[in-house]
Amino acid sequence: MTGQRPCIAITPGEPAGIGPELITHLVDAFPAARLVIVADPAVLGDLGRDAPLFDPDAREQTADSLTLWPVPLAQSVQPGRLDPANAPYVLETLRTAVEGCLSGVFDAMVTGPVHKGVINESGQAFTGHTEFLAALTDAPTPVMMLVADTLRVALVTTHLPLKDVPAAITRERLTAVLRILDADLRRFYGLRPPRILVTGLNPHAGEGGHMGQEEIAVIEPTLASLRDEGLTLTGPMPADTLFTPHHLAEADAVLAMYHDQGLPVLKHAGFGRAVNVTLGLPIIRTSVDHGTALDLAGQHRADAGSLKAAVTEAIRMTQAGR
Ligand SMILES: NC(=O)c1ccc[n+]([C@@H]2O[C@H](COP(=O)([O-])OP(=O)(O)OC[C@H]3O[C@@H](n4cnc5c(N)ncnc54)[C@H](O)[C@@H]3O)[C@@H](O)[C@H]2O)c1
Ligand SMILES: N[C@H](C(=O)O)[C@H](O)COP(=O)(O)O
Repeated sequence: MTGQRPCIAITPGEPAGIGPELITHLVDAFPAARLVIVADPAVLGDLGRDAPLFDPDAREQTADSLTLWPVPLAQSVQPGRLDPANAPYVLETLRTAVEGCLSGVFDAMVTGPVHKGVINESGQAFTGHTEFLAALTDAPTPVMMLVADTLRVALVTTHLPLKDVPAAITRERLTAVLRILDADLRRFYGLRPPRILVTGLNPHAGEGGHMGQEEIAVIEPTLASLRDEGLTLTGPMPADTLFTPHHLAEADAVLAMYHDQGLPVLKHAGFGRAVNVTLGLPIIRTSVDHGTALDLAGQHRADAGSLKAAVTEAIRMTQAGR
């Protein structure tokens, strides 16, 4: 921790989405932290005019709980209307926050929702924050984990087409992901040892090889060798019955093989208060559980529950991870 109160960078994300208006809900909400909004003040309404600028050199002295780090937009914004010209701005806010985390100016970063499609339309290949932040920080294996109350769901693969998932589930990848998950659950959640339930890939975890071979060829031998290292793993289990209360009661986290195997369950259970945490990075990063909600942008009706939960979790992680 760089100071008495943790200093948290917040990126509002896509300027035409709900991210900027959600930032207003953070005013006076976290007096025990210093929040630095990395954005063009123009997207923040009154807050953009009123909040003081962040001064990295005077950060220990400032009493302000919320300050701004200005990054200029390319084009003015109309809520709900995507403009690829502003995609470089969105990426620059992320770079600024990452650089600040790496240099020690910030203790953690919290990201608002970006629109992956419009960033790609701008000419920049982009699959998600998870992969982008990993590239910026030279992290070989970022691990996406969403948390809602006591349910924690991590993923072996993140943003890739479903047809590419089986080939991506290799012994090497599964080993790396499970080691990171085990280590970070110890470090940030105090779980010693964390009890992890691992799904199969195929229906009924392959039904003994009659419905797919990945469990027998990849998942079972990987779990066996990691158990020999001391990890507490159960699986591969059929994903449909793994997520039942009596199995979850015996677990600290679930590792699912792909995005839409694990996240629909998590979001059904906790949408609006869940937090997306990236493990395996040299920095602390949390995020909201929702997207840009262009249908709501500019109406000030969007729920800030997940953003507040993401800030709370980032602050907690700065203290747990010391
Ligand atoms: N953390 C992130 O950056 C992140 C997370 C998820 C999705 N996305 C991106 O967001 C874009 C839109 O995705 P989508 O339409 O699938 O999901 P979405 O979460 O934007 O919207 C899904 C539904 O939930 C509602 N909703 C979302 N957030 C809400 C809130 N805070 N309060 C009230 N209602 C809310 C929306 O109005 C919509 O009806 C995509 O480009 C996607 O990749 C980004
Ligand atoms: N997979 C996330 C979700 O469904 O909530 C979302 O796309 C954000 O991912 P990044 O944090 O990688 O942008």
